[in-house]
Amino acid sequence: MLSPVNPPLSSTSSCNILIVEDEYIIANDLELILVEAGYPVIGVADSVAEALALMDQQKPDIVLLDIYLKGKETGIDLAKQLEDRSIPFIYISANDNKSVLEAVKATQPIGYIVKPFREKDILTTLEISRYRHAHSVEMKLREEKALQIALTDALSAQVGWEHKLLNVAMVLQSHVPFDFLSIQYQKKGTIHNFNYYRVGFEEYQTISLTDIQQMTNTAIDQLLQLQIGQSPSGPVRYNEDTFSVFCQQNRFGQMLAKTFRMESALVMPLSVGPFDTFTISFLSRKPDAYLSRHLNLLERLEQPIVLMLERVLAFEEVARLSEQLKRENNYLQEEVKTLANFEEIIGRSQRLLRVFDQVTQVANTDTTVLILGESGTGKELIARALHNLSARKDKILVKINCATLPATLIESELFGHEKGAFTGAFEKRIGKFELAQGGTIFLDEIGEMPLELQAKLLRVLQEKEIERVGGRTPIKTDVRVMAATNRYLEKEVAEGRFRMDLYFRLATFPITLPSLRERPGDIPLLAQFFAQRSARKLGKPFRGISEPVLNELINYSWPGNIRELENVIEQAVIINDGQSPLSLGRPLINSLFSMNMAGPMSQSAGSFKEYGQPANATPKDLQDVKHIQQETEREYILAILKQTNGRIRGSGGAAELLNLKPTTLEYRMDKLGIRKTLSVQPPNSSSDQR
Ligand SMILES: Nc1ncnc2c1ncn2[C@@H]1O[C@H](COP(=O)(O)OP(=O)(O)OP(=O)(O)O)[C@@H](O)[C@H]1O
Repeated sequence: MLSPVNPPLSSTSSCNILIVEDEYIIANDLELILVEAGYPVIGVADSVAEALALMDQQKPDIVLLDIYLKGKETGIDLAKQLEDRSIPFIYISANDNKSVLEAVKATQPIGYIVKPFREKDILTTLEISRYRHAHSVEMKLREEKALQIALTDALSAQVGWEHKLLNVAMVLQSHVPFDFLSIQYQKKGTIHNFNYYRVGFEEYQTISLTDIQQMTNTAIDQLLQLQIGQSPSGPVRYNEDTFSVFCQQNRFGQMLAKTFRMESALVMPLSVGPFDTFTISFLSRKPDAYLSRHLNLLERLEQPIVLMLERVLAFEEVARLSEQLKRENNYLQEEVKTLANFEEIIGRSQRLLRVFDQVTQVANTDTTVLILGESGTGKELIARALHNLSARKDKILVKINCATLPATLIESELFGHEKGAFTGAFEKRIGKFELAQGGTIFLDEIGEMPLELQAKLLRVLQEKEIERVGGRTPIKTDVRVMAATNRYLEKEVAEGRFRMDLYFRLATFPITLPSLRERPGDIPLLAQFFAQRSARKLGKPFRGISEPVLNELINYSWPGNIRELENVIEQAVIINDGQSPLSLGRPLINSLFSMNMAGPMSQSAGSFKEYGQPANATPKDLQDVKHIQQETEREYILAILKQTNGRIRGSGGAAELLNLKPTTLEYRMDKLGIRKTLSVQPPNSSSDQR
C-alpha cells in the first residue's frame, strides 16, 4: 500500500497566472492582489482569442477565468481548450444560473470564486485549489501506475488472447469508457480480431467474426479485407463532427458503428516490434464520449503497453520455440538416427560409386530428389547423406512414411491442422512440413500417397506454401523435398494411381540404387562391416567370416537387400561363440528368387523394376509378379516371426531382426494378411497364422 504523502506546494513566485476578465476594474484589482501576494501575472485577456494568443507565448500554471467575456466565446468554451492543454483553471463569476453552473461543473475547474470577492477569498481559494490540484495530479499518477499494473496482470495471465484482451477491456473501462471495444491484431500480415460488446456493468459479450458475418450478412473474407490498412499513426478521437471521417477511413469500424449504433470513437494503434500491430478501437453510443484527457491518458500509456505486449509476445515466442524443440526432440528420439556420410555407406562397386557421384552433384542444391530402388537398398541412408552434405545439414531432416499412415491422417500429418478442423482435432497442430522449416523433408514410400493428397503435394512443391487442414491462410515454407519409393512409378502413372505432373516434378533428379545382387562384390565388405559393428555392440570378439560362408552370401539373391544381409549377419554374431569365424544361423536358400533374372538395373527411373522374379515360375503378367512378390515377403516375415515365437516388439523381436519399426512391420503384416495376434507356433508348424 502506498502511504498518503502530501505533495509539496510550489512557492507563489513560481506559479504563473493568466487573468481572463473583460471588466477592466476587476481585472486590475485581481492583478494587484496577486502581484502583492507574490504571484507573477503573465497577462490579462478580455476575450478567448486574446487568452489563447497569450497562452501561445507563455504557458500559465493557473488561469483565473470569468464566464462572460468579450466576443461570442465564453469562459466555458475556453475551459475546454484549457483541459486539452492540461492547464488548471478557477472560475471567477457572479453568475448563479443553474444551467450555466451545470456546464461549468462539466468542465472540471479546480475552483470557483463568487463575485464580488475580497482579497482573502482570492488568495485562500487559490492556495486551496493549488493544493488540491497538486494532490489530484499525484492521485492521477498513482492511479495510472495502478492501471499499468492491472494491465500487466491482465496481459500476462496464462489464458488465450480472447480472454487476455477481455481482461484488458475490463481494466480500461473505468478510464476510457466504451460500449464496444474492437481489437485488431495483425501478426506478420495475418489478422486476428477480438470484439467485446458491453451488455451490463462488468458484463461483456464476445462478438466473433462469425457473429458479425451473420449479423451483417458479409462474408468472412470480405470482413477481413475491410480491416486491412486502416490504422492511424497515433491515438485519434472521433466525436460528433469527425465521426464521419472515422467511418470513411475505417470500413470495418463503420460496419460496427452501424450494427451496434455507435456514435464516437477513439482509436489507438500500437506497433509492437517490426511485424506486429494492435489497433484498439473504443466505440461509444454518446456522440462526444471521448475527451482530450482520454486521449492524453492513452498517449501516456502507449509506450508501457507496447513494452508489455512485446514481453508477452516474446514469452509466447519462447514457449512456441521450446514446444517446437520438444517436438523435434521427440521426433529425433523416435527416429533411429543414422549418421550417413559416405564413410558409413559401405561399398566400392561401380554402381554405388555412380550413386555417390550423383549425390555429390545434387546435394548442395535445393532440387527435389527422387530415390528409387528395391526395399532395403539404402534409400533412406542416401537421403540422409544428401541432407548431411547440403547447406541444410544443421537443420532438421524430417522423415514421413506415406505407407504407414492411414490415408485420412497423412494430410494433417504433413500440413498440420487448426483446432476443430475435424472431429478429434482438439488442439492446433503443426505438420511435418512446418517442423522441417529450413531443413529437409523425406517422403518415404511416396508411391503409397493417396491421389487427392498428391495434388496438394504438387501445389506445395510449386507454390512453396502449405495450408493447414481447416486453415485459411497459406504458410510460406522453405523445405527441401526428397522422396523415395520401391514402386515402379511410371507404371503407377500409366495405371492412374500416380499423378503424372507430380511424378515429373519429383523426378527432377532421380537416383536409382542398385539391388545387392547387382553388386555382389560389395557383399563381403558389407558383411564384414555389419559383423564388426554387431560384435562391438554385443561386446564379443570377432574372428572373421570363413570363405564358404562368404561364398554362400555372395551366391544368395538377397530379396531383402542390405537390410536382410544386416539381419543375417547380426543373427550370426549372436549365435557365434566368439572363438570361431561366423557361421550362418539359417541356410540361405534362393527358393523363390532367381539370381539369373535379376539383371542390372538401369539408372533411369523408367527402367526400375519391383523386386526380383521367381526362378521356378515364369510370371505371365504383372499380377503374377505382384503375387510372387507378396508371397515372398510374406514367407520371409513369417519365417522371422516363427524364429521369434511370434514376438514383434522389443529386443530380439521380429521388428528388430528385420530392422523395421514395429509399426511398419505391423502395417506390412496387415497388408500381407498375417494376423497380429500370433499364437506361439511350434518351429515346424505349417500354419501361416492367416
Ligand atoms: N551401403 C550401405 N552401407 C551400410 N549400410 C547400409 C547400406 N545401405 C543400406 N544400409 C543399411 O541397410 C538398412 C536398410 O536401408 P534403408 O532403410 O536405407 O533402405 P530403404 O531402401 O530405405 O528401405 P525401404 O524401401 O524398405 O524403406 C539400414 O539399416 C541401412 O543402414
